[in-house]
Amino acid sequence: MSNTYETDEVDAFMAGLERRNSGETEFLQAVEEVATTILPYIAKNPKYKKARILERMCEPDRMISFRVAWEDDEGNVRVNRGYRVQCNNAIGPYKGGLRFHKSVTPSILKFLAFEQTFKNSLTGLPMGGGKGGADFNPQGKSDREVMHFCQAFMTELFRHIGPNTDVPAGDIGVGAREVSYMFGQYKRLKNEFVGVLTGKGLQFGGSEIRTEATGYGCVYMMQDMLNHHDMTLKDQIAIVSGSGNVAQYTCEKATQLGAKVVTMSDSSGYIYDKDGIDAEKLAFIMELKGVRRGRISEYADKYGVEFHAGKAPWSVKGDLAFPCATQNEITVEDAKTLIGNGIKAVCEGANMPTYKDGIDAFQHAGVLFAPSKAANAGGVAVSGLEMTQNSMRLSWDREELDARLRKIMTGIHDSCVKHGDGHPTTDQVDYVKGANIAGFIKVADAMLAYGVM
Ligand SMILES: NC(=O)C1=CN([C@@H]2O[C@H](COP(=O)(O)OP(=O)(O)OC[C@H]3O[C@@H](n4cnc5c(N)ncnc54)[C@H](OP(=O)(O)O)[C@@H]3O)[C@@H](O)[C@H]2O)C=CC1
Ligand SMILES: O=C(O)CCC(=O)C(=O)O
Repeated sequence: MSNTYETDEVDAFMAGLERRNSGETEFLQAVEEVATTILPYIAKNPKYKKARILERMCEPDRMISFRVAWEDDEGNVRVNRGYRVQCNNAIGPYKGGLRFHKSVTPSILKFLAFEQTFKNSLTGLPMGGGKGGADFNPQGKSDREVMHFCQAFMTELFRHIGPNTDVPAGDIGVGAREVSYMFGQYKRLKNEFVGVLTGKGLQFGGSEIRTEATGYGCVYMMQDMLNHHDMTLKDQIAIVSGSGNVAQYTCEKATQLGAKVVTMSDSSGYIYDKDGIDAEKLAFIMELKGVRRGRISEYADKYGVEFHAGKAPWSVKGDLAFPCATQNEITVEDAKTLIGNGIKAVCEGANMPTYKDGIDAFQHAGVLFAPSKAANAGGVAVSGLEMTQNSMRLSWDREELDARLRKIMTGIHDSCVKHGDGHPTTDQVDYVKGANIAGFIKVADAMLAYGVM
């Protein structure tokens, strides 16, 4: 399917980028999605073109790569590779999560850091974009092994970060346990108690609502998008992928607001529960994934529902889709299946879960589509609020933080509407274009103000 925005200029821009980033497919994919909508905007605003702002945004400020050597429970020495991509700090300290997963590569972290720069700008808070992680696989590791790895990882990373420099947080494979081990090691190495990581425990500088924020924010975005088009969440059937942090709190909030979530998944397959995953069943999943670190198929055994091994849930019929597992989990074929089954709206909880031709298919079919940099910005927004609370040395309560998160998500929705009016084929709000332009302007204007650097 051809993309209506595509121009020779996008092709020329991407050809240059491919020469410099050969084989980095995820990074190239993320940039292409942005370039397709930003280059026409830049053409109308030549100050950005002359200063080569987009070209500069596509080149990270720096990338750090380092050895992480640690000992497993049998006394074997293990070696992994750690990274931090500091993409852009035009509007604030680098900010973004750490991913521990066997699939981690420079391309994946560069795409995530690039996206993060736009996302953080969209929140309205003063945060630049960064991302990091390691090709460490936490699955099957003991607590002690995870602690040894996290301490070894921070023993190098600590010299590159700081509360006014770069503030990491969690992502896939990095939750409260890992953030705690890394914060403890930073504190030990620097002899400083500062807000250098977010997603910390509530006892040591963490923020209420941070754990829930990405999932809750994603549902708030869906709610705003539906309301803007005269629909609500009530009685809608929701298909959720993943069963980690983002998926769990997407399921919780969607259910609280009247939708029925019928699927969740992990890398081994998906469960389909036609009666819906209610609060009690979700509590089982939270314990299964967060404490016992088991497989989603145990849900099917316990509640007597279907488990589809090795498959994603996109063939299930539903009204709303929330991809919340990982990048590139919705292909164009999946998108067509969802469209054929009458899907009304897609809100991306994961980062870049939909291939570009899948996005095009949704938009051409008139399916409301909120891209990840807008839809999952609630997590980093509350991380930004955690930084604020740390700086002020106080803690806001849950109600205050949820209200602030709610307002930030509406602000993001409205920015998308403001800059995303009129998709060329359907004339409906183009949330992809809106998020890209709104996220771009603030960073680009700051870069212009600094001159060439
Ligand atoms: N945590 C946060 O605050 C934020 C997270 N995100 C994004 O949300 C997504 C999920 O993150 P989060 O919930 O924190 O991570 P978790 O580690 O808590 O959960 C990840 C989930 O995705 C599944 N998964 C991971 N890789 C694959 C794969 N290759 N195929 C199928 N399933 C997979 C995991 O299954 P299994 O258990 O089998 O590994 C697990 O269910 C990521 O894209 C992340 O970048 C975005 C914004 C903020
Ligand atoms: O809270 C943060 O800083 C990180 C969130 C994140 O990694 C993301 O938005 O993808």
